[in-house]
Amino acid sequence: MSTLIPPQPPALQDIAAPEGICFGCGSAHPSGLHIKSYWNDEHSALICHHTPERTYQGWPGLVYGGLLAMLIDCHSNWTAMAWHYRAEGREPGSLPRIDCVTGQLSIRYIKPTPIDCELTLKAYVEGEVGRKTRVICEIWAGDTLTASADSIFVRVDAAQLAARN
Ligand SMILES: CCCCCCCCCCCC(=O)SCCNC(=O)CCNC(=O)[C@H](O)C(C)(C)COP(=O)(O)OP(=O)(O)OC[C@H]1O[C@@H](n2cnc3c(N)ncnc32)[C@H](O)[C@@H]1OP(=O)(O)O
Repeated sequence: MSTLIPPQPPALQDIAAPEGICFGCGSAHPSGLHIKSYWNDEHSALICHHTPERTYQGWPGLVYGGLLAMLIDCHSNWTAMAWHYRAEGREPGSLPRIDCVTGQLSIRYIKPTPIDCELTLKAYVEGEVGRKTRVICEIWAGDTLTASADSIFVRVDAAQLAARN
């Protein structure tokens, strides 16, 4: 029987780095958060939906701010990398892979974020894509903006990444 719901496209993480073992976004991490980031042309942004498990509570009923930082960190980094691919006219998944690391994470916790609620992260690049790229990322709980981040991601090459091991 056919379905009226269109299939979800593969997430950027599964296209560009299916071997990734990052705790937040690695598709191959055995017990990580497995966040998934998708292009959304309507919003000119990358979108991620995530419902935190109850173990990530801080104050009772509220999401621990550290988890929100993790979500922002990974989703913003994928936003920077996606913008780099687009700036080069390349598809994510093409080689060589584009890698960025977090240089600076700056988060405003605007309102308490309720647990047991699907969160929507919306992120986009502000300004030029370059060695250093600025990403804005918002977290929405329903219609409420609960956090907003203004962060810097620095592009690194394969040799730099290898030197870290
Ligand atoms: C396997 C599948 C994987 C799949 C992919 C997995 C995704 C995992 C996502 C996880 C994301 C993370 O948590 S990453 C982990 C957390 N982050 C890190 O560990 C990064 C640690 N820091 C560093 O390694 C370094 O400081 C770098 C690479 C960020 C920068 O060092 P560098 O290489 O010497 O760069 P440098 O030339 O000095 O700087 C380049 C430009 O960036 C600016 N810049 C440098 N650092 C910063 C900074 N912290 N904040 C702001 N701006 C900065 C400089 O002013 C300069 O701007 P201008 O003068 O040109 O204007």
